[in-house]
Amino acid sequence: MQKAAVLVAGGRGTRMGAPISKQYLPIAGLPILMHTLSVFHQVDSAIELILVIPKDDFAYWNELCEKFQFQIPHQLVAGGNSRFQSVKNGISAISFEEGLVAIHDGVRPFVNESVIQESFEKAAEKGSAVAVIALKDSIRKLTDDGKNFYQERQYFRLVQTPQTFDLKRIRKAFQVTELPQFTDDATVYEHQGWEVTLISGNPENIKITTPEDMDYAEYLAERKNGR
Ligand SMILES: Nc1ccn([C@@H]2O[C@H](COP(=O)(O)OP(=O)(O)OP(=O)(O)O)[C@@H](O)[C@H]2O)c(=O)n1
Ligand SMILES: C[C@](O)(CO)[C@H](O)COP(=O)(O)O
Repeated sequence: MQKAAVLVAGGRGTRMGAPISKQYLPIAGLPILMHTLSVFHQVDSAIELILVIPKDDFAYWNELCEKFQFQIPHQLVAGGNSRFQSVKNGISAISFEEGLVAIHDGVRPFVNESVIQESFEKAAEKGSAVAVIALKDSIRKLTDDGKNFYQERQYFRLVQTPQTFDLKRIRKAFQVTELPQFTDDATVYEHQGWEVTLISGNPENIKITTPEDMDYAEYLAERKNGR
């Protein structure tokens, strides 16, 4: 079965507050996106890699690729005004019609190869595979009138990426008007009435978002390199 991965990195990283968008910041000396592309390439060099970044950044990215002698083949696609639009652009650019696509945040460079592998296997069987992890903390639900209530945390999961799908289905699912609940791809798929299958993610697979995440990311990269 043919496989693609769409790495979305069309955002501006405002919460990071860095002088350059967070997806280009270095971890262990290498831009974040190069780490993420490398993990997918290592899982299977036949995976078609689509990298979605803002159109204005194409020249900058090409300079980075030259500077770091980055050789992993990938296609650049222009991002949109929201993650939903960026994913839509990315899945439209895949060169084949039938197969699987893993949609992944470009700023999650610490995804385990085994999670990616399992996501493709489960999506081949079930149509979808979404990486999640259990909560370690207790949680409370807030209400509009200022109250808060206990929640049974065993019924909740934190959602990560990759979110891997049958390509035909997810392309169809994205042919809808964007809704506020579409904070990820599983919600878009589910909107069609299709059941989302969950798989276990890895806890280190953080979405690099704020400056303190960069310190943890350096630690994780050191730990990985020292393995
Ligand atoms: N228009 C957008 C917005 C977000 N993303 C991507 O979606 C992922 C998750 O989004 P987030 O972490 O919120 O990234 P940013 O939007 O860049 O961050 P911020 O909200 O702090 O500006 C990131 O890889 C981001 O680049 C995207 O492809 N296109
Ligand atoms: C897709 C995602 O990373 C799953 O946890 C998350 O929903 C992205 O949210 P953001 O607000 O776009 O960072």
